[in-house]
Amino acid sequence: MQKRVYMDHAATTYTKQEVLDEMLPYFKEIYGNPSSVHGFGREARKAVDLARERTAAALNASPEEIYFTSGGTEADNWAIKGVAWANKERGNHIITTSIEHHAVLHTCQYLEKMGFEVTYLPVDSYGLVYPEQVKEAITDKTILISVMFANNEIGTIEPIREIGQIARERGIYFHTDAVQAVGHIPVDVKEMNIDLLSLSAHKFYGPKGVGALYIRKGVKLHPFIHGGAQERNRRAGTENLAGIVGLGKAIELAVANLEESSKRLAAMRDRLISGVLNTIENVRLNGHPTKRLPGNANFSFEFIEGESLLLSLDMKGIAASSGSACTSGSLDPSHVLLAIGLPHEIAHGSLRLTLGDDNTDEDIDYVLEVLPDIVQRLREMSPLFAQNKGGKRYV
Ligand SMILES: Cc1ncc(COP(=O)(O)O)c(C=O)c1O
Ligand code: FES
Repeated sequence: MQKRVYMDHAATTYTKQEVLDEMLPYFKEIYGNPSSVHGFGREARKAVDLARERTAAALNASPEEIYFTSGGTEADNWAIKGVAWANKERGNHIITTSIEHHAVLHTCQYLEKMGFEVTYLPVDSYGLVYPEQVKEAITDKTILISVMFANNEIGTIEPIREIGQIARERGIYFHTDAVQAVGHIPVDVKEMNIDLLSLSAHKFYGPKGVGALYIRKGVKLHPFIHGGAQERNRRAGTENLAGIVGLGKAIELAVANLEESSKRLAAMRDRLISGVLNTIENVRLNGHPTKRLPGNANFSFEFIEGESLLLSLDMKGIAASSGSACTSGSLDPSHVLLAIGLPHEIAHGSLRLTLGDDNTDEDIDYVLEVLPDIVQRLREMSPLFAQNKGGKRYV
């Protein structure tokens, strides 16, 4: 049988058995509406309350500061639009970065059309945002700073505490998209001066379609979904009961295992990175060498097209992703790879391998065994490679 290796955990993870086991009764047995006053409803409410406590504990927040959403995208939209609309009288300026997820970038672009002004901070060649630059971008109209905790493509971890401190000192709200960070690296909303934080369950072995927004007590923001009185009048709609239960269990497990699991992943990641850099020519590692997510490896291979690399890996049973045009369904190469300064043609030859707790050392061996041959074969088919052999190197 064909070996199958899943190395696309930044896209999504499987749902852990313990998580699924906790969720299942909430479809058929404990199915009450958490807003109902009867026993069925009260049981459901209890489960939502427990999930809220578990989520709060994982972030060092209070349960009243956790609001469940349909995922990371909704949490990002709510944080940014909610703060923008509620603080218009204070100002119309938002600071973010050029490497955010589209859930943040497209929300900011929408707000620009509505009359807000947005500064998109550049990053260095590792994808790092500089707190000094954040400080310089602040004007007396700035109402919100939104900087992602860790980048989903290249894995770079941003100086969140420092940026949060700058925002706090100036009385500006600070939001962080922590979708790739929560459950993988330590996150503490108090210690890191965070006012709003987005998370998503399917990135840490929970179910898809459920997430949360942490809103620090006292933060002024408008509701995003209007309707009933759920989530203390701030997020309408009957709760995704089983999903919320799953999120609560998944975040508790992820944080309890964080140290051990991140150590294990980082060791596998480092072996993968050095293996690739040592056996393949004209390749570079994207993202920061040390300030990076434990499971993330991202490479650019010169003279190769990301799409064909993915297809060849898929034929060998390896699931990966790239920042290339074809996979994202748009015509532009990844905005993140362009922002770190990669030329267009190099950005096209990128490959993201993201590890998770179902990966083993044998999986790493397998990738290191098949990848060099695939790269070699694709390069032999590339006219660019033939022309440039021994010539100028970009990477
Ligand atoms: C950094 C980041 N933000 C936001 C999202 C969106 O989260 P969701 O898939 O839960 O809507 C993702 C997931 O791809 C992400 O990686
Ligand atoms: S990677 Fe397919 S068009 Fe660039």
